[in-house]
Amino acid sequence: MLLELVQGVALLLALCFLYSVNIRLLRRQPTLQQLLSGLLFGAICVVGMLKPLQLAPGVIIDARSVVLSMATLFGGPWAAAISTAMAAAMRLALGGAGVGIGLLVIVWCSAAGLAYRHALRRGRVHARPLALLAFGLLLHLSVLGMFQGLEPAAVARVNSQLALPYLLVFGPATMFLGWLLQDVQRRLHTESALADSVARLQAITQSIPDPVLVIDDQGHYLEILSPDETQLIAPAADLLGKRVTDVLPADLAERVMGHIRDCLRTGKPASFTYQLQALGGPSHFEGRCQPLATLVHGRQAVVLLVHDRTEYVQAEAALQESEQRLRTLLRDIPSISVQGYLADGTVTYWNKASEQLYGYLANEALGQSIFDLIVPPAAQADARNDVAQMFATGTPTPACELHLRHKNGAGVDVFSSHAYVHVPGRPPELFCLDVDISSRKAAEERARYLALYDALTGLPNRRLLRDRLEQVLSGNLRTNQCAAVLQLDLDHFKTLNDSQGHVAGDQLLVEVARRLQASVQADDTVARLGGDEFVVLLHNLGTDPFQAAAQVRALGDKILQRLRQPCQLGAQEHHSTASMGATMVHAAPCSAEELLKQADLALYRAKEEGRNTLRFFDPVMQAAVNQRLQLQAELHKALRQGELALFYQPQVDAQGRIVGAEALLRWHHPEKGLVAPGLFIPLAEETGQILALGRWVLETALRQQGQWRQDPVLAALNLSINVSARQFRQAEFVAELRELLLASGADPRRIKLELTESLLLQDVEQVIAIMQALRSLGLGLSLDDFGTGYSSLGYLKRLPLDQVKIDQGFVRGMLQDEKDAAIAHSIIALAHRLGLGVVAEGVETEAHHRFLLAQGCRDFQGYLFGRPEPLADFEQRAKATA
Ligand SMILES: Nc1nc2c(ncn2[C@@H]2O[C@@H]3COP(=O)(O)O[C@H]4[C@@H](O)[C@H](n5cnc6c(=O)[nH]c(N)nc65)O[C@@H]4COP(=O)(O)O[C@H]3[C@H]2O)c(=O)[nH]1
Repeated sequence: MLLELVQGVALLLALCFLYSVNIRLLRRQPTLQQLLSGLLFGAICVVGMLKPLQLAPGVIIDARSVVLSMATLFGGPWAAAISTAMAAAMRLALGGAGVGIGLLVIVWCSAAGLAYRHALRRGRVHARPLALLAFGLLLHLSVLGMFQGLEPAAVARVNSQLALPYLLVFGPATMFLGWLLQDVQRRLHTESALADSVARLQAITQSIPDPVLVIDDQGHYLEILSPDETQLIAPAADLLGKRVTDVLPADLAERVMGHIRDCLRTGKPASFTYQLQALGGPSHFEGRCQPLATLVHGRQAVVLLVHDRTEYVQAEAALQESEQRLRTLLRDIPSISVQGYLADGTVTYWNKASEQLYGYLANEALGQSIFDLIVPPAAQADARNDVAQMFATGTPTPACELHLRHKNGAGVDVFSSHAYVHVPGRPPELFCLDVDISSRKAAEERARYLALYDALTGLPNRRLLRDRLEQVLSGNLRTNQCAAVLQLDLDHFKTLNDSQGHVAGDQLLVEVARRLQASVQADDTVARLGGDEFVVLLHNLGTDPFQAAAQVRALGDKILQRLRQPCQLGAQEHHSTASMGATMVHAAPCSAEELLKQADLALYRAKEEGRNTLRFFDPVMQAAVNQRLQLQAELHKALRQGELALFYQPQVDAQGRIVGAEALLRWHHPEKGLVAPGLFIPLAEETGQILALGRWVLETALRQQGQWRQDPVLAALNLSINVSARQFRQAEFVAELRELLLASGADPRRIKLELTESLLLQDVEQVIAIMQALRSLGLGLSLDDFGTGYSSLGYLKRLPLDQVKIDQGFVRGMLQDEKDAAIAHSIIALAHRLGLGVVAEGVETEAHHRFLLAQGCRDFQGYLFGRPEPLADFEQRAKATA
């Protein structure tokens, strides 16, 4: 009986072998594997039932309980179902008295195996040998229990002969089969996991772009995995089996071997960098050694992972170079001061230009507070706020002009830009880039100063004066306070300038400025308008105009008094006086310009009245001013609208024959009728309109003479034309005349330009040069109003004149006044001695005529011979007397 049981166990071993083959072969097809396992287990049951232990007819004992329980435990539900079905079918086919119990055993064993499998999966039991043994014993104890349902003879045999061997064989057999099946499964799992792991490792290794080398403790290359052989010193095939020391340069090989030995000795990874002439060219590598846990070919070995860091090294070198370049640039750039500082103002960077600009050396500035170093106390609060704001937002404030401080305390004007720099891992910094604009600022300041101040005296100029005057005017409207404008100029300043030079003149002006400033309150204004013209603006003189005027009078007199005090000009003591015009400002709607004109007019009056005095502007003066202004405008219009005309006054010889005429200007005013030149020529002289008028006169008179030249009777007539001093001084005067002579066709020998003695107040040498130039054009020159002006007889000798005109004042008085008679006589005699012609003008009576004839005068002009008259009348007269 034991033999049969052992036979059953042998079958089980065969089962194990077949099962292991099955699951190994069908590892990748689990369902098929389960089906086959089921067939296998079923087949074993069938085979076992073919050679069973026969207890009684139709009652058989075999190992199906072991097979089915383990088939369902390890084979799974499909295997359990198939094997159970096959075993049940076989048992049914065998039939007999034990068929029912036999089927029950089949189903029970399968169910018990499934239950064990279920509990095992849930972790409630385990499948160690002892547990399997306990399961086997319990299972077969329960099967013995089922056998009690057999017919009594079979039961008796079971209980007496079978029970113990049955339990002793099938209990351990169950354990043994379970253990074997479990081992087969475990082994398979291990193999599969190993294969997976190897595959994974291979995939990982192949995906590494860097070479992976296995090197033993002797330096032999055992394995080389390199997707790119250019990273190796030689092709992998050539390296394998060689030693590091055979391939690498000696010093590098030594280093590498040192790291390999260290790695193997300590068991810890080691890394190192090196350079190598690889197949792809000179390269930088980082090697990482990792000791291998197993021996390779019986030797210790390391895995060496070689990472090519050439690009990184090159990029780093380029970065360093660029950084170095930038650092040098920032440090040495001479015109941009760069400072870096932290949020609390601690200076972290200070370039050379900053040393220059702010006076602190880098080692003095670094670590100090930027606020303490260069920010003036008054700007501290704002600067700290701005800096805090910039650090808080990371946004620098827009570039702007700042006024900072040098170490020596002097102000420094800069154009400042900011950059916020935050390098990860370091505290944020603010960089200031300052460009020195001090000289530009100073130039602007100087330009502003020069635009508003007089460079010589430092006093406000006309522009600033006007601004201040306007301020005073608008302030006065509000406060009803009186103010005054005092204009003054120095008497005979020109004489000082001409005689002692401009240096002395400038000294005097500076001294006058000083005295004026010393005479007024600090908030009053003393201005210089130019030349020797000064203006004093007094304000806050109270609301009573009379008291204010009295104050002004007192102050004006005091100023004149002070200016009369001698002044030391170099070695000489100079005495000078000034004339002053004043005008009061009292809530009158008057412009600054008008006030200055009023003061000027008053000054003019003061000069007219003998200088060295103060005159106030009054309304009569104002009326005159208005009249003048109106006249000026009208004169302008007159010229444009052809309201001017020339009258001609005859000049006669000793026999009373008309030998020429003087052209005299007349204005046919649309409302006032004919206006004499005495009413508008002086104004035209002042305003400069005389230049346009004079040109018109010259043009008209020359054209007239040009026409007379065509006329046989009139061609011989001389024509005298008045030329004002201002006209004469024009740079282009001679050229203009040359042009006009050409254009008009006039005969220059018949033209006499009448010049006045006021010309001689100018640079006499220049006057003479111009006169000579005029004479070289063929023109004659006559000195008008001779004896009334400033001419010295010395000049008379030098002037290239043709004629002098005795002023009508002497002619008029010579019959009553001996002095006038003497002067007239002297002029005639002098002219004769100098070889000059002489014309007496203002000859009104026969007595005048006779007297002058007796004195030797041969040419005359005056009402006695004809008044100035229109052209047609004159021409008629001239022709009639020809
Ligand atoms: N009482 C009196 N007066 C006589 C007599 N004979 C001539 N006159 C006046 O004396 C002035 C002579 O001219 P003037 O001395 O050059 O003095 C001129 C001259 O200086 C200036 N003038 C006139 N026309 C011109 C001109 O075209 N250009 C310039 N620059 N000045 C001119 O205006 C001044 C005055 O000119 P007019 O009023 O035309 O006055 C003229 C003339 O009418 C006389 O017998 N008795």
